[in-house]
Parts: sequence; structure tokens; C-alpha cells
Amino acid sequence: MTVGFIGTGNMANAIVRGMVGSGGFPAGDVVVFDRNASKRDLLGSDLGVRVVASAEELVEASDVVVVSVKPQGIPALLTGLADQIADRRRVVVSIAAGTPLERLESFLTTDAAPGAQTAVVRVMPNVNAMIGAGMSAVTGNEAATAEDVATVLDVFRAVGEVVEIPESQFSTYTAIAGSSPAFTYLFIDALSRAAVAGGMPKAQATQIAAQAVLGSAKMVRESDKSPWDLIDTVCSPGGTTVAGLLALEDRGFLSTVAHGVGATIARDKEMNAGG
Ligand SMILES: NC(=O)C1=CN([C@@H]2O[C@H](COP(=O)(O)OP(=O)(O)OC[C@H]3O[C@@H](n4cnc5c(N)ncnc54)[C@H](O)[C@@H]3O)[C@@H](O)[C@H]2O)C=CC1
Ligand SMILES: O=C(O)[C@@H]1CCC=N1
Repeated sequence: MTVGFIGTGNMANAIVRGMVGSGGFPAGDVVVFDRNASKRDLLGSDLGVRVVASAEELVEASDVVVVSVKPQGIPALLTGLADQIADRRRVVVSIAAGTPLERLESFLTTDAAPGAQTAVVRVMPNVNAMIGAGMSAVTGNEAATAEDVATVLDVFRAVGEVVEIPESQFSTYTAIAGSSPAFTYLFIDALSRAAVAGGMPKAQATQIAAQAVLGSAKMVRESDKSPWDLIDTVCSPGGTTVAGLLALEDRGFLSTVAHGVGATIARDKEMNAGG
């Protein structure tokens, strides 16, 4: 099975590097096209994936076509490829935020395939796919068979964990897994910057903070305690942690995070509505 990527920017780069780097996918089964020749060529020279010179050539060569351009670029791209996609019966995957299946189907409707006959699978990955530690949500339209969805799950399983969720949960999912790497990087940088204020060199502080966050995430995954209970295991009575925790809450740490997640969900819903 050949998987093609149209658009090789930040996210497709992460996925393709993760797929081939993990050994989960032979480079020969991956095809890429970007309208920026130097971007697509870099993936070819770095990984040995097949590079093609047009979106049409990519559709011809791929069983699964992953559209990985910005949401604003999708209408023109899919409309232009709709006849060929219908004719070749390709499975289309979109990783775009704020772009519902129904809208994707509307761009793919043709005289030959009226209605929603093309299999479309919506995926929300995250950038940690680059190191095989991604988290991706998947949902298919009515035309997508269980086998189509299973194929797409396999592609994204090669770069991390996968979950099948209803489309109605995509905005929430996007906030806590698609966008949240940026929030987590910010948290790590904030820890590290505060340590720099205390006199520690930045590189060392970042390494220490990142390992502490990595270990904490692993603990949440592997312990049978809830995060809330784990907090109590760190807070010694009259100790350092509880003093820091209360100071964080003084500035509304929990509600600040919830506010950020809420704003992300709201923006995704606004984009869903065409904004
Ligand atoms: N960056 C991230 O962490 C995540 C991004 N996404 C989604 O992934 C998609 C891509 O985002 P990024 O990779 O961040 O954007 P990007 O701007 O880094 O990459 C987009 C690429 O598409 C290329 N492109 C644009 N129009 C094209 C066309 N018609 N034909 C061929 N190539 C074309 C551009 O040259 C560029 O290299 C977006 O829809 C975004 O919502 C989803 C999850 C996470
Ligand atoms: O910022 C964005 O719109 C994309 C979707 C999730 C992560 N990046």
C-alpha cells in the first residue's frame, strides 16, 4: 500500500520522518509532493521516499492520499483533484484543523461521484509524530469502509498512539492533543526560564525540566493513581512543593490552562463554521 502526502511542511515532515524512521514503513511505499520543490526534495534526499512533481502524479501513485496543506489551501486543491480521485477510487485523508468531513466531501463531489462517495478519513495528529511519540485521532465518513479506517489507523500507529473518536469530539481533541504540544513546550520553557532567573544555564535547565515533564507523563500513564492523587505524593507537609502549588493557584494556573484549551476549541469551531 502506497501512502502519498500533498504538502510536506511541519506536520507531514513529522509524520513521514516518523513513519520511515520507525522502520514501520518502507521508504519506497511513501510518495511526497509539495509545491515548494526544495521542501519536497529534502524529504527525498534525507529519507529516500519517492518525490513527484505534481499533485496529479501523486494521486496516480498513491492508494491513500494525505492532504497536509493549511486548511485555507484545501478547497482549491481538492476541487482540482476530485475527478481523478473519484476515478481512481483513492482514500483521502485530511489532517486539517477546523475542516469537517462534510466540507471535505463537498470539495470531492463530482459528476462521476455525486454525493459523498469518496472515502474520506479525518485525522488529527500531533507534531511529536516526528519521534514516534505522536497521538492521533481518526474518524471516517460513511463511504470509508472499516478496512479504509483500519489502513489509516495503521499509518498513524507507525508514528505513535491512535484513537478512533466521533467527529463531534474533534475540536476538544485538537486542543488537548493537536495543539497541546505547543502548550507543553511553553510549560517546559517557563520552568527552564525560571531556573535561568535562579542562575542555572538555559541548556541545562531545559534538559532537566524536559526530563521532569517526560517522567511525570510516564508516571501518569503507568501509575494506578490519578494525577490529583500523584500531586499529594509530591507535597510534603510544610514543604517546598505545596508552597509552589499554592502560588501557582494564586495566579489561577488550572483555570488559565482551561481558558487556553477553551480558546483553542472555540477557534476550531469557528474554523469548522467557515471562519
Ligand atoms: N503543525 C502542527 O503541529 C499540526 C498541523 N496540523 C494540520 O496540518 C496541516 C499542515 O500544517 P503545517 O504542516 O503546520 O503547515 P505548513 O505550512 O508547515 O505546511 C504546509 C505545506 O503545504 C505546502 N502546500 C500548500 N499548498 C499546496 C498545494 N496546493 N500543493 C502542494 N503543496 C502545497 C506548502 O508549501 C507547505 O510546505 C494543517 O491543515 C494543520 O491544520 C494538524 C495537527 C498538528
Ligand atoms: O495550530 C493549528 O491550527 C494546527 C492544528 C493543531 C496544531 N496545529
